[in-house]
Amino acid sequence: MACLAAAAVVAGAEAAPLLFRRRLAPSPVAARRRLLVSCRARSRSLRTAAELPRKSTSNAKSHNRVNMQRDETSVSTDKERQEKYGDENDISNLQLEDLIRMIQNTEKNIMLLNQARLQALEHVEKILKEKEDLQRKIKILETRLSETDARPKLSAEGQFSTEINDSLPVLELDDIKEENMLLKDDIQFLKTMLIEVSETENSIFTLEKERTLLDASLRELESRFIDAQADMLKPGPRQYDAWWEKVENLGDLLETATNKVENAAMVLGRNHDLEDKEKIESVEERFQVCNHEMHSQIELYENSIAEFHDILSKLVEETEKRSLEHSASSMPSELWSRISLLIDGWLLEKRISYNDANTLREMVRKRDSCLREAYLSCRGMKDREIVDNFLKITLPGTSSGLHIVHIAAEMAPVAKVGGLADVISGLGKALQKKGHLVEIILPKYDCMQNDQVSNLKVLDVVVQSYFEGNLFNNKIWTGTVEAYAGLPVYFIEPQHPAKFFWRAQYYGEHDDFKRFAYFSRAALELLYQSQKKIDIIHCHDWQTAFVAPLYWEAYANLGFNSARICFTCHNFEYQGAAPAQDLACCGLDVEQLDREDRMRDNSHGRINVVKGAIVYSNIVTTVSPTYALEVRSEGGRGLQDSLKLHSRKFVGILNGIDTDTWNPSTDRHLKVQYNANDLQGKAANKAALRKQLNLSSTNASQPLVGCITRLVPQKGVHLIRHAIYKTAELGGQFVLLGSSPVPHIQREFEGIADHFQNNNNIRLLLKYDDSLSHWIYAASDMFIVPSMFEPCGLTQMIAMRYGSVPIVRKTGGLNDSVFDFDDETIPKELRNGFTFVHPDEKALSGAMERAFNYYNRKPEIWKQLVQKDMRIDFSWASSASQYEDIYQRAVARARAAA
Ligand SMILES: Nc1ncnc2c1ncn2[C@@H]1O[C@H](COP(=O)(O)OP(=O)(O)O)[C@@H](O)[C@H]1O
Repeated sequence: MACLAAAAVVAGAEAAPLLFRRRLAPSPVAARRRLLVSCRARSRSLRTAAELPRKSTSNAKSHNRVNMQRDETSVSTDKERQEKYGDENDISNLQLEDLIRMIQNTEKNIMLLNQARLQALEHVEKILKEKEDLQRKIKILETRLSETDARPKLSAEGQFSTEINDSLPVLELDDIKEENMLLKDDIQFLKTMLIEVSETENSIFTLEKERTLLDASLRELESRFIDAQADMLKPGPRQYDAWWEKVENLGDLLETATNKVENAAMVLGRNHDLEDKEKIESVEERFQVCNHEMHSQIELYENSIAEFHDILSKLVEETEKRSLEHSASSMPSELWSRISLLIDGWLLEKRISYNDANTLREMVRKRDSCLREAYLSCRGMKDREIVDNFLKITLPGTSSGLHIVHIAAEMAPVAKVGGLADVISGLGKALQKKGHLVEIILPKYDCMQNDQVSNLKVLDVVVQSYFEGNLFNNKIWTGTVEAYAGLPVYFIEPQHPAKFFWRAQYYGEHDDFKRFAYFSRAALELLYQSQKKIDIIHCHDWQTAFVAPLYWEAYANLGFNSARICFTCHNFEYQGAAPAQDLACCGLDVEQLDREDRMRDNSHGRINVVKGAIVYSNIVTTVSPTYALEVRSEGGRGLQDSLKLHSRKFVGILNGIDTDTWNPSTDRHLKVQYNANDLQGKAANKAALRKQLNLSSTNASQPLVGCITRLVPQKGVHLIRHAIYKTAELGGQFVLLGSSPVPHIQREFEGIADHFQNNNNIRLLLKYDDSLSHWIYAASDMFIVPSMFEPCGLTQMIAMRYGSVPIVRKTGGLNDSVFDFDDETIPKELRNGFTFVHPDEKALSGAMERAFNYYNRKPEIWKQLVQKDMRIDFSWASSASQYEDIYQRAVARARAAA
């Protein structure tokens, strides 16, 4: 029996290596490569699953349990994403949830692995014991077999027969047969044992498979983390470092564990070759050591996973918190504007109460994330449902942001005549960016650029306003101006027979006084009826100066008095003077107001609306500090005494420019975009403009002088004319873009344009063309602003942003923004252009000659000047802060008084 058992073990030893050769990796490197490949494949399949949920579900069926769990997670994540967020920006949240689920799955898998490993160990122990027994039996059997073999041989030779007969018990044939039967049984038994051995091998194989999957899970986690890292809201770099360190540790640990398992399996395989007990014992010992090591590695792995889990939870918490903040604040401002307009519309249409409207407005101001969610979830809902949805989330709250309403006659790019339009949009956008709720009210001009307004729609409401003893209906339109971060705008369309804003032009009508008196009244009526709790009503120039006296004389008494009035005069040349009785048209009490200390003009005995605004406003501003000084004397055009009297509330704040609209590196109007570091594009724009305007291109470095302006006396038209001739004399090229509301000036310039029609160095374009203006700023080397007076002036700032060096007269805002390159009394870093003081041709010529000189003779210095100019910060940031400051002080004073 022992001999047969031994033979069976030998047979098993031959079969076993084949089995192991098939499943064991030939080397750790190859094994690692195989793992990586399978890992990548799985990662790819998972990603595909997230994108194609159906496909992944069907694929998942053919995979094992771990696979299934992960694929289901992907599918549900995808669904959740669509349901909860509808927005790819929030994917990071879902990936983290995903990761947590995967960690949990991985932990389950580790438990399974442990169980399988324990089972395998039990099997191995059992097998080893049985092996020992078997070996013992084999030895006995071998001895007996050799004895059995020896006996017939001896009998056949006739030798020792007596000896055998005498010394050994005589074995009958039947006994041998019986012995053989027993041996057969033993062989059968050994075969069963061998089957068990092979089953053990299989279970180790399964174990290894589980481990491979575990490894793949970890790789998957790593790849998910890489994705998550890209999408998540940038938690602190230190957090990520710690996190990655953990992942790397886990990877290493798993790799070590993998090697141990492989070694153990290999050793187990080899033991089939071992015949003596010593070897088996040493194998067993090594197996125990490996097993122990593997156990401790798995423990470490589990601890690391737990730690990793903790870090993840914290990360998730923080990310959720940040994601809420971020997602609310990151919603484009045009969407907030739309919400704001919705609320106002509902209130005017009496679909929500005043209190609810105010609460919602407060939430808009605070960029409340609940409101954002409510708005985003409204897609496809009916109006009533949307209102309900919004009302559900009304919560009490406070905000430090202000509700600011600008009432103006212009706004870029919808209704632009000059700088006023740029200021309304630029300042509005900057204030909105600072967290204030900003709205604009404009007349609905027939000639305005409707295509610049998004979602332009008429509200289902009619606002009535007073005019000349009657009430007139007004249609109220709403829309947002995307070019300026979605500023919300109201457009008032009077239903008045005089068709005030259906004149195919903005200004210049015989009844301008009445047109804008009507508009100012209707704008206040709109605010009053929408029951807004406004902090600041900001009116601009004489066209909306009526608002100040109207507010305090007519509306404050009605309880509409929460706001403080800010009036900005962009140009004291235009004051809205008229016969006193004209003031009555908008409901103002002429008797009350036609007084020296109120609205009577200081010199002509007429009524003066700018003076009224100075008297009645809480804050009065103008558009540069130098101009604020100038208007306190001659520049005030008769209002200097009023300004002096009200000097405590009067301040000059330099305008900014909208640096998104005026940005050579992104400007869509340019042929080639460029920046201060790369001026090639500027040269390309110059070449293209020359070609377009049929100007000479023979000398690429021939300087090009630009001028973009309203052609009015204020702008120094005689000096502009002189600059044209002077440029020709200096060997440069000149491009003028401008038009004039003054007929004789327009005619004069038409004559000059004709004169130079065939000249290949001078071109006059007598029109308004916004797109062309961008191109000229970019193409020109120098820019002329020879104004007689200039409240602020934007063109010199825009020119510098586009690398065109300004040549300006030292007045008003030009004096606050351009500093002479040769003036040694000015710090060098501030010197950015060429200035002249006297408003005459000689002074202008001097400044031009100096500029040409630098350009022609010192190209390196010129280039540095161009680059310096392009880098100056003319954004609204600082000016808007100054406005914010004076608004807040006025509001604080009002609250204190209340
Ligand atoms: N003919 C024109 N075509 C296009 N834009 C013009 C034209 N004339 C003036 N502008 C633009 O109008 C604005 C002028 O602002 P500013 O310098 O403050 O002068 P003002 O407001 O006195 O007209 C600038 O944005 C300038 O580019």
